[in-house]
Amino acid sequence: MPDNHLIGLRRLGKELHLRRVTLQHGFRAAFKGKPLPPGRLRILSNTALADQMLLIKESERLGPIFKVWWGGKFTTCIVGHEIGRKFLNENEGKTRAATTDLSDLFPFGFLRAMEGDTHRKYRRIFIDIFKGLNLADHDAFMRSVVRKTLVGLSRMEGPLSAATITHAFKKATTEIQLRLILGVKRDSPFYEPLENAYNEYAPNGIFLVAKDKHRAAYKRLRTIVGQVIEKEHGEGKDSESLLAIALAKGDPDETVIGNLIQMTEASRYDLHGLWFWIMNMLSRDPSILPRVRAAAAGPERRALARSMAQESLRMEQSEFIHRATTSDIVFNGFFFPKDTRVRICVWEGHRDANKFVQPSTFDPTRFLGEKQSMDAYAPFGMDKHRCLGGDWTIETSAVFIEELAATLDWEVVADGPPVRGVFHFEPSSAFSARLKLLEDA
Ligand code: HEM
Repeated sequence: MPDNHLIGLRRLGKELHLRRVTLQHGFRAAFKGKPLPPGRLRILSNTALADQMLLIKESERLGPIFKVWWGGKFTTCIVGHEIGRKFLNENEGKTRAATTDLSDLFPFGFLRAMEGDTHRKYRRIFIDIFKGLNLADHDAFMRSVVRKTLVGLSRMEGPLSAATITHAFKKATTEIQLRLILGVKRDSPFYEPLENAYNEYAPNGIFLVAKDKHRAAYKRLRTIVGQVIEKEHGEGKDSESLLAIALAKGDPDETVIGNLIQMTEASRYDLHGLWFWIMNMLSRDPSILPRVRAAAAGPERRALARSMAQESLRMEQSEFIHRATTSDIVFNGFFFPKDTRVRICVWEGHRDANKFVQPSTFDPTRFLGEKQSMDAYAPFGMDKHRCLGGDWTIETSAVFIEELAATLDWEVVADGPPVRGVFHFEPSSAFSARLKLLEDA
């Protein structure tokens, strides 16, 4: 059968499925006596999906709660942090985090997906472990990794592509996270095997569904981490890392070790993506990096660099919080059917002109004054699943920004509009820049 007939048939199949879902939930809503949120379920074209403003436009047309067909699922969108938080708090027992299920890799899976008492127990354990690590003690180490990376990039020939830059950033965040989470230094014999095993486990960010190949790669990772525990953490050889702290507190179970392994992957990926966004955004306003250079080294410069990391996260990278409904819910007069998706639209909330003056302008100074309330700013989540690595993200990114300012000048050769990646919008893959090492770097 010709390809376009097959595509046509598949599309028809999807349309019919969509109509069935619409009717089915429509009947249930009528039975409950509450309407479904407004909005039409339809397959969104690639052009529609490429529009970063799509859900803002829908919320302007339909109100803060509306439905869409998103990622093959009936999805209720909520735009606005206050109402999003209200939804999460009021419906805690009726939703669960919609994220990758890793429970057949290690018991209970990733903290982010846990619920109830299990989540409370492990979250407490991890809060305690995180408290034991003072990031300031690792400032010089992080700085040296970033500097090495930037100097290496500046020595490469010609304009550098987005792929080259992000590859180097990922190597840097891998080195930092392997050291700070698992206690594995660059000169350890386990470093390369671990890096390779991570690249097999999740070459392009965490997978959506665990398959046999992921289970096999996880087993390899777990074996190496077992050797690391035996050879590098024995007899107090390791200095600080989350794993060393967990070991010092007692005998960490498989869930704790599995979570540390997973956290290393998730965070090296998220951080390197954020750093590329930061570089991309700083490229748009040449007045910003000179401000970092001019600030007095120490607390003043760090405060400025932190504000740039925070503003970058307001503008990009943090996009949504996903939940799946585990019961029927009525919220703000609308019916949210069981087994559907809810998307708290974080990116859209961060573009709210009532909360941020000129919300589409990159302006780090908005983070230099009072602390932003969670009703306005929530890149790290807004409920019991709030990110444990929020400060970690801001601090490592501030080091990255300070080092960018101290090391490089660059000229953008090509750029384009942001593109929708697997997890969120990314800077254009056409981005390329000519990097120059500063004379006094
Ligand atoms: C760009 C950087 C990052 C962003 C935007 C980010 C964002 C988030 C968000 C939005 C959540 C909440 C998810 C939900 O409510 O469903 C979360 C949870 C989490 N994050 Fe991050 N994160 C980042 C980096 C990190 C880092 C560096 C670490 C660790 C070193 C980390 C560890 C965690 C953990 C353990 C959770 C689960 C907490 C729980 O469920 O109790 N994250 N993150």
